[in-house]
Amino acid sequence: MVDYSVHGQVAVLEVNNPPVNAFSHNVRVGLDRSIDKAIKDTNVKAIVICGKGRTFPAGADIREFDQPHKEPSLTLVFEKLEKTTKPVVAAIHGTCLGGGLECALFCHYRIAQKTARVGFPEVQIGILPGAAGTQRLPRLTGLHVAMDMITSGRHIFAPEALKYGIIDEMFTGDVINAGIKFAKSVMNKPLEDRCLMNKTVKDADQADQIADEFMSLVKRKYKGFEAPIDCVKAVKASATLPYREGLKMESRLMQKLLLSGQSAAQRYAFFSERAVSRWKMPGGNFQTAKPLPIKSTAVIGAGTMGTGIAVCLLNAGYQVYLLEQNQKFLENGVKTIRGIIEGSVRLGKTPMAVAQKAATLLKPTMKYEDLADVDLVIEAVYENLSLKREIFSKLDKLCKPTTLLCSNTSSLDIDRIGTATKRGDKVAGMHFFAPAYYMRLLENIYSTQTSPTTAATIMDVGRKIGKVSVLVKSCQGFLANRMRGPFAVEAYFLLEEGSTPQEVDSVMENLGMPMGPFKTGDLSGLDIGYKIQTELAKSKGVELSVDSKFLMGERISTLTRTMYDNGRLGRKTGKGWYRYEKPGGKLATPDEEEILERLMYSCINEGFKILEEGVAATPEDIDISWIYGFSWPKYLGGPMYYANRIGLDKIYQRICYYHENFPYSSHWIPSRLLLKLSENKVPMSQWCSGTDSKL
Ligand SMILES: CC/C=C\C/C=C/C(=O)SCCNC(=O)CCNC(=O)[C@H](O)C(C)(C)COP(=O)(O)OP(=O)(O)OC[C@H]1O[C@@H](n2cnc3c(N)ncnc32)[C@H](O)[C@@H]1OP(=O)(O)O
Repeated sequence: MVDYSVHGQVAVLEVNNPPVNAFSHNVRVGLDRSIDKAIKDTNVKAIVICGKGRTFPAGADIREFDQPHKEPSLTLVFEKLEKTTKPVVAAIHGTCLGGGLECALFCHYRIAQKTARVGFPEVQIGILPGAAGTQRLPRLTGLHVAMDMITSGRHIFAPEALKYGIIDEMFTGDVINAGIKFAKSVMNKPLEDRCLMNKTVKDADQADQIADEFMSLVKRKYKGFEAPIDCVKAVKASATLPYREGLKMESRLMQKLLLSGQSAAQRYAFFSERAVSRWKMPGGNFQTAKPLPIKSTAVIGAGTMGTGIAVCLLNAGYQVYLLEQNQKFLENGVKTIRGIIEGSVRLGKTPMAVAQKAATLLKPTMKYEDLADVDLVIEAVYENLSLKREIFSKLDKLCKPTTLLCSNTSSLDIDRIGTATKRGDKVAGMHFFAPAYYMRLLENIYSTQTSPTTAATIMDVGRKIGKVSVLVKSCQGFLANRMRGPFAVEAYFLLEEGSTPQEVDSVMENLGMPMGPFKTGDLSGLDIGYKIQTELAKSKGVELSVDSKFLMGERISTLTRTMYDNGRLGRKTGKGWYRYEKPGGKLATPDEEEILERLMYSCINEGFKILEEGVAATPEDIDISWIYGFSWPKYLGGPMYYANRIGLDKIYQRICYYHENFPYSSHWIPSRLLLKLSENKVPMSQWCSGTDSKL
């Protein structure tokens, strides 16, 4: 578990526990013994610690967290390193993470290959760096950098680590040779100043301010997660408590987190994320099927999904032909792609070099012929089986025989798309989630004809574009949407039974979902649900009407159709279940304006009809009835007074708008009197029954 060798006066301790050299119990025992051996050996004047194979240790063994703890603990072993009078050098390559970085922080020196990464990802499995990481990193970097790294869990590359002082030097070439060379250069130097426990935190005087800043950041950014909050508390303790007291605080918080349900769930998610890559399907699996090489790709459709998919492919270095049917759509698509990539560069998420390369890889086109030689096509047009079949048939005739043809459909049967071609084995689904450049899931779908080689290839592409890919068999809604179906449908039924979108969303958001079903629907587009519903009905030979409440004996919501018919398609139209500041906007506010207008303007219209028909003689009659009959607030003066304040022009115009949109509600037929009063700018004092005939 730890290979021990002596090179002149330098002992090299090489952790050997593939695949990631995690500090399992056997490794801790082996390391403990090797350290003792090197300390005792009088010929040894310096010690190098490194990892065999692909990496420096990537942390504690997460699988052991579910088992009873076995001594020695990591901290116990690591403390020997700092105490020894022989200089200890951590020679880092690959990923030096969690307990691996803690080990390095107990060493007197740290050197790293330029491509190495260091970090404390513990927060992502619901814990904190519990082997003194929260106390030692701030002593090296200051609180700000330590808070950032520990609460985010982000890995940083060696050059950034060098800038923060986490490593002392970068090297190229062989790890052991570099370690030995460096160890020789520091063999006789004093070590007191190299022991982090002796150091103080440089920005300790700002501890309160920095901790408050990060506390509010993590509460906002990682709403509902416990670990980031405890990370802030533990890191702050490095500045406010003596080292040993800080360690005790870290240990208390660590024990609490380890026992929490959140950490167990996050660890489950960590292993599940890896387990899904071990896919299987009839006739093959991840071990037997080999992916085909993919270099050039095409995306058909430059809408929301198509552009998002193109961004993923471009960022991963694939050439992308973006195909649209007309110049305007194509130009808009290219603009969207550029906007997404530039935004990501501004946020520091995409390196400039990647963005520059992406720009050269994008090939906008309106000609299908340009797609003839690509290796992979992803079709992302709207959900319509006939249209997709038509496109696939065209592609089949035009593309080289090896091209894989995939659809980003979220629900349509891949078998029925595949049968439009003569290469069903090379047809599959690649279902991205909106926004495609951001959401990590990629649902890959095989039909009865899809070959394991095709599945292997799209799973491989998924990995290369940074997605977590799952492979599923084609069925109605596939996995994600099929399971989400009842969730979405029940949400609609709840509205029909009296709940509001805000109420439903907040229940789910309080549970921990970043967005409730209605905000999510607005984001994906409410036309999708409608189109899925109509396509499904069509496939069953059923014609749905506005008031259809059942489809094949199943309850369906009339709201799906209503929202579609009213153009409330979500963010893209600036209104859905919520209102947005502009079409494509992100700021969801309950549509208060429309609620108010629809409730008030409809009855104001009725008020003018009441005047028109002489049911009431004056607007005052109406207003007093409201004040005393319906407790209308006196400070608003009554609905007719309110109408006057808003202006009859605006009211009339909005009433016409709603009449157009809701032709089946007679209360929206505009009052003739209202029109005349507004056209003639008649003051309120002259509104009364009979005014109509005088105008
Ligand atoms: C009581 C505790 C005291 C002290 C506190 C210390 C805490 C810790 O150190 S917690 C662990 C911190 N480290 C991590 O969280 C790193 C997790 N691993 C990764 O991020 C990645 O695996 C990697 C970046 C190191 C490598 O990525 P990649 O090359 O893509 O490989 P895989 O992710 O597929 O991993 C390969 C294989 O290794 C398993 N594995 C990875 N890390 C660990 C680990 N720390 N413990 C146990 N097993 C680990 C991973 O699950 C894969 O195996 P399977 O495919 O069988 O699942």
